[in-house]
Amino acid sequence: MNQDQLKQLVGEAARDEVLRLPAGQILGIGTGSTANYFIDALAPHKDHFLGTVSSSNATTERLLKHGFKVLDPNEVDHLPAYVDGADEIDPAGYMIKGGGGALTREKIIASMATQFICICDASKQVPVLGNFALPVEIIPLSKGIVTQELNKLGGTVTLRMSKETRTDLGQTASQPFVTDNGGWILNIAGLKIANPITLEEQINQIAGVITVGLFAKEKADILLVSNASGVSRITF
Ligand SMILES: O=C[C@H](O)[C@H](O)[C@H](O)COP(=O)(O)O
Repeated sequence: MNQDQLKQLVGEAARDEVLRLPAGQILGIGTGSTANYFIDALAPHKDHFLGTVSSSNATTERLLKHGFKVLDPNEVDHLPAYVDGADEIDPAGYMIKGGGGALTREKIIASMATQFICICDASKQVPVLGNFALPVEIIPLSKGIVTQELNKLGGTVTLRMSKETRTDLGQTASQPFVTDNGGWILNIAGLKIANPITLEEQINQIAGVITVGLFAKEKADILLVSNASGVSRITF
């Protein structure tokens, strides 16, 4: 089974998991390739839910294409569950997220939910977080000072660049990646995150930081993880 097939498998398992929730509730939906498989699998059953709350423009577009109702988070008090992928997850359910740049809205929607249901293939399970570069969304004008502060953590800090290039200036020049919120992203490579709770709090203190892609306070409650033998369900 290739990685896409494993993502599809776990997306289908997540569909079965959320269909066990009482009907008529609102569901939080994450962002990324694994979340996309979940959305596609859930689409034929969308009427089980009153609506959804989305974590990115890309997810909203996909949900609307399938005919899901997408609600403004400000119209919603509480979600029974939030389903999303991860870039890394450790044995306690702490995660690195934001590989696709959606970390801020993901963390907001996750904070509204009783249960965070993380869905991934087994390649995302790690003993210690940090092999995947930790994303930090920032206010663009704070790039210099936030980079200085993040450098003190011991990793290597780089500005995430867009894959798109500009040709309007008569040259090819890559641009900073811009999030749905107008923020930029600094990636911190080379960290070994022994204490995710402390590091999340520490990075949250830096002026100019919007969100760090370390999900310690908003950790996973349930992990559905796929490998060639099937899907395992782990609770934290
Ligand atoms: O910003 C992106 C999200 O945090 C994704 O949930 C994460 O990057 C995992 O994405 P994928 O399922 O595509 O590996």
